Amino acid sequence: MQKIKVGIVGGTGYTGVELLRLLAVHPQVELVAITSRGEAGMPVADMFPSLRGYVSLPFVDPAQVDLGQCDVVFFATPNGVAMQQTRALLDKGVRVIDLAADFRIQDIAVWEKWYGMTHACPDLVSEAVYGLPEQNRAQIRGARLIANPGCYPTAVQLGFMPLLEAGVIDSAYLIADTKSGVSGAGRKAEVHSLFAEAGDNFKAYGVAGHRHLPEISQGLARMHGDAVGLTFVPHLTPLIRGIHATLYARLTGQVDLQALFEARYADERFVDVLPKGMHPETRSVRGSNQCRIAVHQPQGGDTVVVLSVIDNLVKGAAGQAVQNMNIMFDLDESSGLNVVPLLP
Ligand SMILES: NC(=O)C1=CN([C@@H]2O[C@H](COP(=O)(O)OP(=O)(O)OC[C@H]3O[C@@H](n4cnc5c(N)ncnc54)[C@H](OP(=O)(O)O)[C@@H]3O)[C@@H](O)[C@H]2O)C=CC1
Ligand SMILES: CC(=O)N[C@@H](CCC(=O)OP(=O)(O)O)C(=O)O
Repeated sequence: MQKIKVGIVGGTGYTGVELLRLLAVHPQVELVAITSRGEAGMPVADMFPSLRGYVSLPFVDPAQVDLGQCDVVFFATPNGVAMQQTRALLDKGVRVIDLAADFRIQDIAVWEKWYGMTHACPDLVSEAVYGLPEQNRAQIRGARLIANPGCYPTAVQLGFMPLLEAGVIDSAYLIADTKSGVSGAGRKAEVHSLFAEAGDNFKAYGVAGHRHLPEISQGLARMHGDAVGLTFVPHLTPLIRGIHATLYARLTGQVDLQALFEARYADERFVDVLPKGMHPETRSVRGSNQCRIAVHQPQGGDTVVVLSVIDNLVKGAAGQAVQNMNIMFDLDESSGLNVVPLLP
């Protein structure tokens, strides 16, 4: 079988280098172009010595490279970049997976409000498939354009999905209390990401409103079949990788929660429902595409608590993007993703 020719726009960022880590050893992939505006000409492995022996290409200038030679292009770029280039790539028969949010929200006015820019190609948003395989596998298979979910949205949606699909909770009052490692903010220099600011510190942010709120609400509404009421509070923790979501909802009847979750995810390679009573740790998924979930009903009351952990750079970004590529190209869904999490 001919290898899939892959291009990556934004190869110097954290999700870009995570894509490289996974794709460099993917048996059905040939990397053909990795872009950087500032580092064009520099061998990728000079910037990232972890890739020495795995990636021999130099970075290329995104303004100069012909991405039309690729079968699929990943955009690991800030919001607003992919939407400028996607139409031209699709017209050339290139499939696109955007790790940013350009195609995630179907209501363009909502997207423009939260992202503070005018959308360059609203018509393509309705074509884009939201790349949460556990929800949308069939549509991903035929897609030309994938909106890869955000990191918090992945952890939160996978945690609430069995409950909303089964209709066993009060959908008007959902709470997602989430914590992220600092790599979630990307590799760009920012004061709040400095070691002396983020280390030995812990804080909430975006309580009044975070741009992942409309994305999560849209996804949960699809599962429920109607709008949901959600309070979403992100926190920054002194981790490098990892998201821990603690989700709360009110049960509306008697249900065997453990059996419900186990049945919903029985065939999902990348969602692991832990045995009753366990508490997932972020380090149990570090470096892997796994989401680990535990469901609790404290004191047998009517509140359900779901604990959901992912690695923000893998299941929350690059790994899920590779999972989507595998589905789009009819490969084994776990190809290139059979990575055991890293301990300690
Ligand atoms: N970090 C995370 O955990 C997650 C991130 N995401 C999303 O993925 C995307 C990438 O995130 P992340 O890797 O963290 O970001 P980084 O800030 O670490 O990297 C951004 C990359 O984009 C490139 N870039 C910036 N502007 C442009 C441009 N105008 N044209 C072409 N390339 C550009 C940069 O390369 P250079 O300057 O060298 O050209 C760099 O490689 C973002 O949209 C982010 O929201 C999604 C889920 C999780
Ligand atoms: C810790 C941290 O700063 N996290 C980022 C979200 C991660 C991200 O990159 O957002 P997308 O998934 O939408 O691409 C934030 O809160 O803005």
